Amino acid sequence: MPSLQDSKIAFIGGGNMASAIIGGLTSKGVSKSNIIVSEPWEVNREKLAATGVQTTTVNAEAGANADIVIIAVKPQVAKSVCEELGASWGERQSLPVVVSIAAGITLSSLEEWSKTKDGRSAHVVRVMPNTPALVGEGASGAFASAAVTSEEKELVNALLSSVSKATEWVEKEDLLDVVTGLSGSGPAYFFAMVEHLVASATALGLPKEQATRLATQTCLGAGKMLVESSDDPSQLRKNVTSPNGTTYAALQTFEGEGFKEIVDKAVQAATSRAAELGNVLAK
Ligand SMILES: NC(=O)C1=CN([C@@H]2O[C@H](COP(=O)(O)OP(=O)(O)OC[C@H]3O[C@@H](n4cnc5c(N)ncnc54)[C@H](OP(=O)(O)O)[C@@H]3O)[C@@H](O)[C@H]2O)C=CC1
Ligand SMILES: O=C(O)[C@@H]1CCC=N1
Repeated sequence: MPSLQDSKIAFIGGGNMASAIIGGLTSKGVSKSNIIVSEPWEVNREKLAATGVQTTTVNAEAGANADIVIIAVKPQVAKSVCEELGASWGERQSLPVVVSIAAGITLSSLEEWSKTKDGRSAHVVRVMPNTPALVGEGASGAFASAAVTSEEKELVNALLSSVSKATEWVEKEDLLDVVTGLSGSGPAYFFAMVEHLVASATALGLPKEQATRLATQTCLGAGKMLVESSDDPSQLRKNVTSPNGTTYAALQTFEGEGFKEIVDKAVQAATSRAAELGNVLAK
């Protein structure tokens, strides 16, 4: 099994998430000549080609010599691309490790769809990364099928660790749907929060540019404290909250409007949608 630096890595689909992972990998010194992306949309393909990675429109070509094949298409397209790849691997003696980032799509579907004509299944790892991978600050969950060897798992772990600060191997495949509802979709929750904060402060008279800089830095600063402080989030919250002060007034408003219930419902909705995608699109 080659090391990550020596591995040939193919991305099937070159959209938002693939671009984020590729950006993270190349900034960590993975050679661009070892990365190939298959992407039908010319605009995306040209953007990727401009970064120095190889591109193609033919999935089978991308997957032909790869050690790792990353399925980075929408869940609805996963079946057709896996079937295309499996059909093209008839001549290959050893199959690549397949890493799927498609939300919800189960290992059993992925294994079945990517079977070669002579009935061999690729070893598949399901991963749920997130877009902060682009800046080397990703959070990823992963679950490997029973067939995946410890060397293959190490290789995937090295790939994820190069773009993620937190890589969590979950104990049961279903938990990846929860990871999706937490950290896969999570960056959007924080972006939405910043959008709302900026809109609120702007409505109260602060210029939008100043509000954006203050809200953005507050998000980054709070995130850094969460990572670096030995205190847990509730203690960090208490440290900001003076008795009957301004923060207390805001947090009381959140609580009165059902903040906890809203977060619960949102994470549940994302988790259920991931499971639903897996069921609806199952083999
Ligand atoms: N975005 C995120 O934050 C995260 C996404 N994911 C998962 O990653 C996957 C990709 O999501 P995302 O990057 O956002 O989606 P995008 O739509 O940005 O990227 C998917 C790309 O795949 C291309 N594509 C479509 N059909 C094929 C095909 N047959 N062969 C090769 N490429 C094809 C699309 O081209 P075209 O536009 O022309 O159709 C598109 O450029 C999804 O399954 C999602 O669940 C996981 C974690 C986080
Ligand atoms: O919204 C989605 O379905 C994908 C999966 C996690 C983040 N984006």
